[in-house]
Amino acid sequence: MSERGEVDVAIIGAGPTGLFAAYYAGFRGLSTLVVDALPEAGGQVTAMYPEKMIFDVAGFPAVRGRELIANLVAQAGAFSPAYRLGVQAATLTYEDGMPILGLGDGTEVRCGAVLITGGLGSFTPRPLPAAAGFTGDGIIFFVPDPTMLAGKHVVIVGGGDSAFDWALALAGVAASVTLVHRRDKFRAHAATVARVKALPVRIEVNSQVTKILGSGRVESVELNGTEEIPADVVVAALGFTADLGPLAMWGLALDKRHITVDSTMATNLPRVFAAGDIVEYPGKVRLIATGFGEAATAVNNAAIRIDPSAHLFPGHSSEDVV
Ligand SMILES: Cc1cc2nc3c(=O)[nH]c(=O)nc-3n(C[C@H](O)[C@H](O)[C@H](O)COP(=O)(O)OP(=O)(O)OC[C@H]3O[C@@H](n4cnc5c(N)ncnc54)[C@H](O)[C@@H]3O)c2cc1C
Repeated sequence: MSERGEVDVAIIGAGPTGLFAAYYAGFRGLSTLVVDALPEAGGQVTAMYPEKMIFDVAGFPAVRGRELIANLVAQAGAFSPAYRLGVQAATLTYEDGMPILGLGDGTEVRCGAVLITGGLGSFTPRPLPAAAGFTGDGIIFFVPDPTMLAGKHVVIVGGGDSAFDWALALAGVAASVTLVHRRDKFRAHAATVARVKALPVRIEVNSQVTKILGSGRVESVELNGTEEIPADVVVAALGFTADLGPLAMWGLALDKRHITVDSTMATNLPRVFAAGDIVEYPGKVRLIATGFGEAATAVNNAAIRIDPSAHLFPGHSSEDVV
């Protein structure tokens, strides 16, 4: 007998694995809710390398990180998954054998199955110290779409790949781009640094943003306690910290910071599956490609757990297409 919840499959994590799982569950006729603690879909790709080209995703000789994510969102969109972005999956309890997922905003969802595609765990952007007392708008940690900053004065803080990738993407789009780094050496790839240096981007080394100025929203920033430069948006590209967060408290069998799964992608908890970077099993390789395969395996096995009369093999997606 089929035992369905308010949602068939709650997917924790909107990285590449979770997004593909949302497509796959939809293809199997299952309703999905995709939860991510970050405000944007895309997991590590969006947070750390949206502008980088990726060369080892099957079927794409080369694809930019942000384009891969946009395609995954579009592919899943065929089945209208519900999204709760910017909300952490906080608790897991059971009621009559069914998982109840508690979200950080206090809401609860009764699920047919839970699929954890939490990658490295919950990301927390490293805060910009100068922004500590600033409550207005205009401080961001991601640049989901560079065209949204067209005509704006942008100050990017950081010296890593994200900072330089965003400088590259925004030069020529924004009214001005200033990159501020507290050292004179960069962690970003030398080739990217060289490309940015050839663009109209002001690079301030051995410098710090010491104050954010503006009422209600960013209007300018103070550099090194002296100079004030115009700014509409400050991109704090100082990196992220990640840990399992609340997932570590759910009673999941763990191997260091990863969730142990069997060959069906089942965890030790009833109706809870996991896939992607967050899982561990002998021979596990952490790649987008392997996450995609694991997502399909997890969803197909969740489908027969939700409805034991269903087939494990879903049929081919090409079969309905003439
Ligand atoms: C710089 C860099 C370059 C890379 N290049 C490549 C490459 O060329 N090719 C390749 O195959 N791989 C590459 N990778 C690795 C690849 O990005 C990962 O394998 C992939 O992102 C894993 O996807 P995922 O969906 O499993 O996890 P993630 O992308 O980590 O996504 C997990 C999501 O889960 C969310 N989450 C976690 N816990 C919770 C919670 N409790 N509640 C709500 N949300 C939660 C997180 O916020 C995150 O958004 C690269 C990684 C990095 C850092």
